Amino acid sequence: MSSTQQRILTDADFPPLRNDLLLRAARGEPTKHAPVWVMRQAGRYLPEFRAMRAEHDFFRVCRTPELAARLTLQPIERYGDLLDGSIIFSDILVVPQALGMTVEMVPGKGPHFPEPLSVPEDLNRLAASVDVVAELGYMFDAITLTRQQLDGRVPLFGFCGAPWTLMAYMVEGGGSKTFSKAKTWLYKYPEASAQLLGRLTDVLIDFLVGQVNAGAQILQVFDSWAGELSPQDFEQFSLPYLRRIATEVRGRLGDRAVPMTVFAKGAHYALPGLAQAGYNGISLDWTLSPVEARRQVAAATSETIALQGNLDPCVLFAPHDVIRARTREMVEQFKTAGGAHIANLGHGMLPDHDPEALRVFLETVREASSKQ
Ligand SMILES: Cc1c2[nH]c(c1CCC(=O)O)Cc1[nH]c(c(CCC(=O)O)c1C)Cc1[nH]c(c(CCC(=O)O)c1C)Cc1[nH]c(c(CCC(=O)O)c1C)C2
Repeated sequence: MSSTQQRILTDADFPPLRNDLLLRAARGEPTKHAPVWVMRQAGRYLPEFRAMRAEHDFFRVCRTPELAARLTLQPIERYGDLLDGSIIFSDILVVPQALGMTVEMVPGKGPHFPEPLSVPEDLNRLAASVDVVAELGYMFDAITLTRQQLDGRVPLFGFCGAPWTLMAYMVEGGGSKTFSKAKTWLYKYPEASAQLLGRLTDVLIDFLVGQVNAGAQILQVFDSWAGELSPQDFEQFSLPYLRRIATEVRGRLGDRAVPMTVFAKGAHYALPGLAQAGYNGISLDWTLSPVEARRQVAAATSETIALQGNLDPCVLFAPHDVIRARTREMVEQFKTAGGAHIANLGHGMLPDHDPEALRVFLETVREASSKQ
């Protein structure tokens, strides 16, 4: 497979990191307070984000490193040192695009694939191999530029969607309430499904390695639709691919490997398997108790695993005193659970959140997790 060469950047190519709490917690080391970032922290709840999006198409922003960097930095600028991490502005659906599929972002509706995969023969429409530098180099450039502009304030996450979640979009043609088309594939075409999942995995491994080569300091794999699968189907159609991603990305990077976290939303049954899948951190949604999660993870592996999460994003719609109380409780639960904690919501910010509610969450995490 021929691929365009990518320059490999190392820490020496960037300003020194001044806040490494996130990286330390992800490696399971103790930190003076729980580092905090939130999924979708660069998003529509921010007026400065909406102003920018009003002028530019979603995927145009993803493909323009200067614009992606500007959006990534918006929450860092607004909340200052209350945030301990940033995540590159992009989307998980850039990978189906790199495989040759058309994806549009329909305002107010979300992603739309005009020609989804409907039968196994449609796999022939996908590129036989993907040169990630040629197809997704714009994201690598966005990462490099953003890390320069972050100027060492906080580490930068790279990310990708998990194979099952990407397959779900590629077959459904967008979001779905039941995922019946994607699940029908699993049951009706298990071999074609395995082929698709395997091909996605190959591309995702190259993609994540490329993101680290470009300057990403930590990686997260989003399996947003894991909770749609039964434990048995997760075991067959998601976990093996998640495991391959962690193992091969780490293997390919060698001594340049970075911490990796995984978010399998809704898949509470999957914790023991995820704990053995090779990730440094596991992100929890709000349906899981931190204490029970830690117990299951500790029973499944002797590896050090950070837990991330997990306040219900809807708590941010509550009065500020309720946000404070619920956030304190969350922090206390993770303290009781023991081990490293990266504070976060249990899923992303919602478009109608008030940015001040997020500030209350961030301030409370800092205050509650600093207390000994
Ligand atoms: C990590 C990330 C994602 N999207 C965006 C980011 C970067 C910004 C950040 O997190 O701060 C920008 C990102 N991506 C999108 C938006 C909003 C759209 C806009 O501005 O028009 C933003 C800020 C568009 C998008 N993209 C997607 C949806 C969901 C649709 C559905 O319900 O099926 C939507 C609405 C797919 C998507 N995209 C992503 C996921 C995994 C995380 C999750 O579960 O939330 C998923 C499932 C990941």
